[in-house]
Amino acid sequence: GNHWGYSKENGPDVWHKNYPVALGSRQSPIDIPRQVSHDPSLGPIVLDYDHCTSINISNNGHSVVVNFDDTDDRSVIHGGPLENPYRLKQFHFHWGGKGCDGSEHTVAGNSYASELHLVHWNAVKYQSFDQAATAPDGLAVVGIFLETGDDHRWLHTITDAMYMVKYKGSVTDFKGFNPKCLLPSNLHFWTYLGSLTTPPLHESVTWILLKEPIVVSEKQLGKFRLVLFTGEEEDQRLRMENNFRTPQPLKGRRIRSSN
Ligand SMILES: NS(=O)(=O)c1ccc(C(=O)NCc2ccccc2F)cc1
Ligand SMILES: [Zn+2]
Repeated sequence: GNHWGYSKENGPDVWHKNYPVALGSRQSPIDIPRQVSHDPSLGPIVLDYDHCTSINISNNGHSVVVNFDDTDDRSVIHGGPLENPYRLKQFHFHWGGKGCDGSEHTVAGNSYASELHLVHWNAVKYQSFDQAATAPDGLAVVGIFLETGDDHRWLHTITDAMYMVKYKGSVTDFKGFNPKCLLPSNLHFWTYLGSLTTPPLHESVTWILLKEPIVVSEKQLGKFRLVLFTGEEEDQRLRMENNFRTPQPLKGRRIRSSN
């Protein structure tokens, strides 16, 4: 069937046909304006990933995803705007084409080359990710901007593994990776209530966007683009790039700044 994607005929502009919440009141991503209200009551965000357990890396036809064992609380985030700890389930990226930006959120109208999403769910209040994914306080996604410059010391472990998941539906072992190595030096953030940025676009995400980007090289980003949207058996070979949704209407939402 007409599965959703990022091309003209199945991309963000027509998602509302199958997912009417696309026109909802708390959709993501958004543009972060220059002036955001500073909320001194916002404590620091804490990422407790010390015993985190990556399982595999996969190509789901929309992005490259590193999946984690989320059967207990060994990798959680807490603090910031969160009232509970949220358990790490997966992380993935969104990126552009050669020489083009591909972040989802923008800052004062400016895009970054790519955006990393660390996806967590509220295992205190909900029994599963699927159940949490439909609850207004079910998910917390940490967004990290990627800008181009020098090589990132640890990103090569991910880009090397991307060779193994070139085709949609492929998955390969990816154990012992701790995403703490992908964090910028400081965890100052913006936070607002939003949604998944891909269908089903559930309005269940507390977004926590780190202000400081990490730096990766154009060469490393180029390896993202060797991945395909299409499966090995398909005659079409579509390069995976520009897998981002553009900013959505703020609709009166408040964005808070940590510091
Ligand atoms: N780009 S993002 O906003 O960070 C984002 C994060 C997770 C998903 C997801 O899990 N989708 C599948 C899914 C959705 C709902 C219930 C179960 C699922 F597996 C989609 C988008
Ligand atoms: Zn994402």
